Amino acid sequence: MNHSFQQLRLDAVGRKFDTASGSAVAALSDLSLDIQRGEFIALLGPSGCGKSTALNCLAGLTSLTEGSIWLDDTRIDVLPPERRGFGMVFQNYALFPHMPVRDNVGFGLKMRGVRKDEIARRVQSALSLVQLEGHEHKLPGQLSGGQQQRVAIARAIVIEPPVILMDEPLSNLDAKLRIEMRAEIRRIHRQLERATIYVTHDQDEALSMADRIVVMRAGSVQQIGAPREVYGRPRNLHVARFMGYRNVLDFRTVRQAGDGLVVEHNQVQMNGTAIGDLAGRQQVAIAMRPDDFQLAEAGQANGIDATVRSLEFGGRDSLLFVSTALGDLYVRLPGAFAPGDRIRLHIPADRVLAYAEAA
Ligand SMILES: Nc1ncnc2c1ncn2[C@@H]1O[C@H](COP(=O)(O)OP(=O)(O)OP(=O)(O)O)[C@@H](O)[C@H]1O
Repeated sequence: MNHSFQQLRLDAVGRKFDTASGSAVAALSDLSLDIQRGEFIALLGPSGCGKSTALNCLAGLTSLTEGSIWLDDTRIDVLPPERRGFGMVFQNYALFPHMPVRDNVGFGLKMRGVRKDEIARRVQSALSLVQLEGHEHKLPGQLSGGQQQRVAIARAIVIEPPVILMDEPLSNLDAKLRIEMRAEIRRIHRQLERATIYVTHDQDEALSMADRIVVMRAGSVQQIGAPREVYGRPRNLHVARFMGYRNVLDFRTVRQAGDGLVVEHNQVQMNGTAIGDLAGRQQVAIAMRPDDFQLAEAGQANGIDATVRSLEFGGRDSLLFVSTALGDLYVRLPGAFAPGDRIRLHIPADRVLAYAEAA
């Protein structure tokens, strides 16, 4: 395939599956996305939201039932997987256990009939890119999980694919290694200057790795945006909850001017920020992240009296479960607290997000 492509385009891509009862279920609906060369895209969502289906449609492992996929001006959804030549990295590495690293990495080239000396050269350069030189003769079983995943990445990139597809590649690694490998995969992506599409259910992974995140739910796209945008301004309550806005409460609107609004519940008034058009709405749902609270200074606006009911010690800070006139809230604060403590909380108005939906 064309290595020097500029854009991979998904145009209203959908995939339905027939069920045993005879009705069709949409695993993926109406996914439209332009991916530029050099971009790192994360498909993010809970289990069953259609992430793997989207990836399989791109790879050619699943056919589309709607829409089309284009690499510049070439329609590729009609091509078999080997003609697309996308690199794939899976959660379980999918290495051949009886083959040394060198042969695992060179396998795709051998299948394509590439000359032996050329295979040796390209395998060496892929292993150097994933920093596994010196491990060529080892079997996968003699490597750590992280090293095995590097072999899988080397195998995907050795064919010089225009696009690299990764399906939860870090899920089988321990927490520390997972964080190290995030940076590694970013580095490899930058050096290759191709497009990477990375499936994950882990928000932190998507936020720390991607240029843009596609948040999915039940087969449909909820939001597409840069990490900062998806994190700071989730488009709807589903995305907000998924991005860690654990406190979602119904409020009455007192007044609104532009994006700013004043809301009230149980005689507590708060200043918030409208997400989308809330003009004329009497009722809104407010979403707040535990991390956006702090202890209030005297006389500070957006203050709420709270009583600590229980807490989870987290080292640098603690997750407190508190009761307030607004209802129960989760808040994360540094410092020492005990159940029964009475505190006053503050949250900035731009961290109090108001939605048209009901909580
Ligand atoms: N071959 C198939 N036949 C029928 N239904 C399928 C098939 N493949 C996927 N589905 C359904 O489509 C939906 C999306 O599945 P998909 O595997 O894409 O989700 P996912 O977000 O990748 O989930 P996970 O993270 O658990 O892999 C699910 O409801 C699944 O049951």
